[in-house]
Amino acid sequence: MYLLLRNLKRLALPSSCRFISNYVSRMRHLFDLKENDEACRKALSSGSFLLFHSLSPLMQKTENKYTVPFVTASELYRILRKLGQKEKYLEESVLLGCTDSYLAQFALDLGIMEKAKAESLLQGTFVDLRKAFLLLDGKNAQMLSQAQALLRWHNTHLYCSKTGHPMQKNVSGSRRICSSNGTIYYPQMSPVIITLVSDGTRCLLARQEAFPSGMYSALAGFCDIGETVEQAVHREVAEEVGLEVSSSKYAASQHWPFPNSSLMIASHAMVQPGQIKITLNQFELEDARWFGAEELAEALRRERMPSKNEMGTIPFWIPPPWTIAHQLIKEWTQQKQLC
Ligand SMILES: NC(=O)C1=CN([C@@H]2O[C@H](COP(=O)(O)OP(=O)(O)OC[C@H]3O[C@@H](n4cnc5c(N)ncnc54)[C@H](O)[C@@H]3O)[C@@H](O)[C@H]2O)C=CC1
Ligand SMILES: [Mg+2]
Repeated sequence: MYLLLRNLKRLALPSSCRFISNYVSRMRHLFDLKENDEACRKALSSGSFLLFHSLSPLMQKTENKYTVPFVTASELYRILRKLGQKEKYLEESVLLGCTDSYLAQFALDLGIMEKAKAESLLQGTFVDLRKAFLLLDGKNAQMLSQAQALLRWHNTHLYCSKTGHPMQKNVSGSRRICSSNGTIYYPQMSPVIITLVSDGTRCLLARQEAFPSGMYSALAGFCDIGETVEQAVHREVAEEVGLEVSSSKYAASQHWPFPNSSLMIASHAMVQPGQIKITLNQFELEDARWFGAEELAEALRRERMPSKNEMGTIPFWIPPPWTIAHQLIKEWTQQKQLC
């Protein structure tokens, strides 16, 4: 509470501001931690940590389910000592957020330490995020997505691209600064469109070769420099399935950690009347098909990725409920069933 009052004072809230919600005061607290190295250093010593090893998050597996543990600062100090590291290593962490009670949450990569020893001390396993991502629940997936993206950005921006000199991160990890000329770099993400194309009665889902067996999703693609989101939707649909979109409507957005750090911008799109013949771009996609509302309603009812049937094949399934692709499919199906 002391910390909160001190921070609110620093932010000079107007005296007319008698009441501020927990959300607003948390966001002000986080702003202070991002900007103020000393405040963030203090928060490190009482914070909680998501741990990674070479960008693979620490997980504990129980009955086919992954849980993602937060480790307290005191526990982490103990483990760092056992791994032969100084407490100062904690400052390699990046700030993720804070809990309702203002406990700061960080992510730290232990990649320079011995992996097997760290796993044994932490009683968990460092798992490739790509393999575990679709098995996570929404809250854990979102946190790991943010944490891995930030850690990766720092890991790949050690030197200034202008001067070639080393860069230092501020304590929270909200930026890096060139040690030679002071240029500031901020973490970046790529805008990606994801769109559910409909012809009015059915909608189009596709799969890439790299998708897990049987999974189909909405069309997605990176925005080109200079494009609007609407232009990217038109171009990607034309490029990938050879159809022309007549209109698109924004639905929602979601951070996505692959291949680096993407902001998925989701929309519903309609094709020009009568344009239903799919011409597949085989460089990008393995298959694309039109699906009806009933088939999608059945896929939405499945709780997790199905196992092989009697024929030895995995039936059609869609990404899990917390993904933006699932949300688009659910919205479209519900709207069709109401018609
Ligand atoms: N949430 C979901 O259900 C889905 C998410 N996605 C995600 O959407 C993103 C984009 O989808 P794709 O079909 O792969 O994109 P895409 O259709 O634009 O094709 C990928 C190609 O675009 C090029 N490219 C252009 N800008 C790029 C950049 N900034 N980073 C990497 N490659 C770039 C590369 O040549 C790459 O091979 C991926 O990160 C993928 O993980 C894709 C499908 C479903
Ligand atoms: Mg694509």
